[in-house]
Amino acid sequence: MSASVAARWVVVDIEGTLTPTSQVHVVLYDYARPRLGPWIEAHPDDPVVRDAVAEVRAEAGLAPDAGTAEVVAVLHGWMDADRKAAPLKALQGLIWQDGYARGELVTDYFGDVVPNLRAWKDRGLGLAVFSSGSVAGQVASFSNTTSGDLRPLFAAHFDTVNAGPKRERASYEAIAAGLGGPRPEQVVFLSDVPAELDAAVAAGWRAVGLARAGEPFADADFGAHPVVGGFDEIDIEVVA
Ligand SMILES: CSCCC(=O)C(=O)COP(=O)(O)O
Ligand SMILES: [Mg+2]
Repeated sequence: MSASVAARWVVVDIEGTLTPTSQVHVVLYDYARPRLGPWIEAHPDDPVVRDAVAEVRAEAGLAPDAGTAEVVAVLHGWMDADRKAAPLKALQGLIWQDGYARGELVTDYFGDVVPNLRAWKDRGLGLAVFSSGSVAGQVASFSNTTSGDLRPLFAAHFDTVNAGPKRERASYEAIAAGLGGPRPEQVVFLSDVPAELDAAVAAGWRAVGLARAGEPFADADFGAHPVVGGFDEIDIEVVA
């Protein structure tokens, strides 16, 4: 499997593309799970926490004054179902930010990821991230990795709040605008989820599917999208 594309920007998904899914579903979710309740209780005046809790209550049909235990039960249910709801992602992001700052969390990437990201950046490509994880959580996750602090690699971060849902064309149009308005065909999106690639292509982007061995989407139907097993198989011609 291989893919050749011409691009100015490379936008990457995280889970299943940069990191094993287990890094998110086991390491990060397990870190957040027991800390959600204490974090909510300890930060009642943080507007991010207050808004997120209010959104959880509204979205789950809880009473407006439902207590922390009820809110946390909803959040745990969403995590069990891997429902990437914005208020959950906002709260997880705060907790992960703290965990990375304490050195209790370290991100580990697939072996082909960091060398290729560095090479693409060195060759003049712009790198950006589009993930369901909140921007705060994303940035924190690049700050403490087994390859060091990778934050300088990325020019921009997008999530479902500042861009929109990952399976909708408009989100990719918003990201292109946020990148300064490159021609859409000069942006390539790398993701393991075919529906996300469909949305990127609908916005005029190039897209390459990641069918990584052992990952949930390894045997998915990627339709007409070029598919690779890792970043070493992607050849990018840099366009001006
Ligand atoms: C520290 S970023 C965590 C990523 C995350 O929470 C997540 O749900 C990953 O989803 P993605 O859209 O990157 O597949
Ligand atoms: Mg993914």
